[in-house]
Amino acid sequence: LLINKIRGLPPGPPPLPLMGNMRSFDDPMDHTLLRWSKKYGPVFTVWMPGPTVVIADYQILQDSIVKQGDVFGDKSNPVNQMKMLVEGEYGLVQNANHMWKEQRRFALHSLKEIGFLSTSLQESAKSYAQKIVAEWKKEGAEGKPIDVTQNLMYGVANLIWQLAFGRTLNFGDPMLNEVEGEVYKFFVGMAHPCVLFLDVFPQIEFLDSLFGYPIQNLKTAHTNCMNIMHKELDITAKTLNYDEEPRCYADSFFIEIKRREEKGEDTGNFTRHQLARATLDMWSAGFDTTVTSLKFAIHYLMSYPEAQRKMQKEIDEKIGQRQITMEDQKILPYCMAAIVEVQRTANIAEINFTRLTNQEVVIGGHRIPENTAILPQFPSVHVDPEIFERPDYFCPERHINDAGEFVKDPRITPFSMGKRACLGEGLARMELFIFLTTFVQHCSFSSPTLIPPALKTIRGLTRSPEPYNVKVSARF
Ligand code: HEM
Repeated sequence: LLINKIRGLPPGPPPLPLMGNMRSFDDPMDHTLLRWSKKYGPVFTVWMPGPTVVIADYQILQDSIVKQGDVFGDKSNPVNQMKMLVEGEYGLVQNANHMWKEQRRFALHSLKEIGFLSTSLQESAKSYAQKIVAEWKKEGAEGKPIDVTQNLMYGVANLIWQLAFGRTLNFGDPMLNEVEGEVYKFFVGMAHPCVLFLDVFPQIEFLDSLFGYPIQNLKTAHTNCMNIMHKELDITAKTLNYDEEPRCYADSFFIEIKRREEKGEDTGNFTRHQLARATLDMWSAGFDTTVTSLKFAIHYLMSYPEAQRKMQKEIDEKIGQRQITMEDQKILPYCMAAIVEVQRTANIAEINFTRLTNQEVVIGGHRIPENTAILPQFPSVHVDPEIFERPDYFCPERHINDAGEFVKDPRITPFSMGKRACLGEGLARMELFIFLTTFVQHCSFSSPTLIPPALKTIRGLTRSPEPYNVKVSARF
């Protein structure tokens, strides 16, 4: 196509003026992008509405995003939009390119120090798993079908709170619902057409009232979220002892600010505002993703009873009724396989975040200019029938070898790859393992109807299952 050729970009579907290819996504985005990759090649250009080079091939992703990681560390952010809606490019997910390295290095170091797998977080995960199971046993007594969402949300929310602020809340603390509500409003608001075009046509802001104030509403939701974060940071700061080990991310950050001040160093990006945004990002990136993955998992358990029985058999034989710990991953290969298969089949991120090249680079034989938006589209690899036979079919056995061992498939990368891969992977893996194994250890999940309901999905911040009910029966 001429326009791509002139820009020195790989071919791709023909874009429309202004809209680019945005109206051409006619099935889930991971599937559309896979279809285009088969037609135009594994490296192709999509206009969304600006040109973006998509990589939808496992090997090329490895050769570029992983092996040449430094070229792909920057994010391609909607700068105008962020300035207007969220006071600029702060936080951990879409931080400004000049600050990501420092902030990411600090976050990685600090999360390691707090210990994603620290006994305290793991102990909390175990006790929340027990608490959730106890709630379900009550709610679902006498075979009453229940919606599992609310209790999953409390468990996941509490763990993020502990990681960010070092505080445990009451299981159903109303503040958790408040944060969830505000963040949800924010993400729903982001899909408003006015907001989508804000980056290209900032003047749209002046027409806000004509469209029912979508921009103002977003700003309010963001301010409300930030106010909650600041209130929590005040509480953390009051009980922080600078001479002790940090209890949480906020502690580490406050300690770093003090260290810089004492040494007379520039505090630079280590500001209270940046900290509040980073804690908000832990929620935005870590809450919905984990809850949604767990909701998919329980839908699969209900729909594939044989897989559920195999998980239970493995747990009954190797663990019995004692509490499951992360150490047990080694002796539960079928459960490990089931969790990987949940993440592959659910594919909650239909489309990944875009990066920005910081120099000219060759990707899959195409010479790509500096400052080009790049989409490391690993989700399309997960649904490629040339790699995974009948990709929509949930089949943990794909990941088990003849000796009954779990075999990790490097082509499954739900936490992405390279320098901007998920920062919360350790916590997320811990939650998925402890929660799911504890759930099937204690309960059996079955369909309220003879034929399990079809898995229909809705698109929000992530792809998630439509609300569904499930029968939960206690195993002991
Ligand atoms: C099952 C759960 C989760 C999944 C599937 C998931 C997946 C992802 C993906 C695909 C990305 C984008 C990577 C890219 O841009 O290429 C990401 C980024 C991120 N995730 Fe997660 N995530 C999960 C849970 C969490 C949790 C629990 C936290 C933290 C508490 C978290 C924090 C982050 C952060 C801060 C980023 C931005 C990293 C950066 O841009 O440098 N995530 N995650």
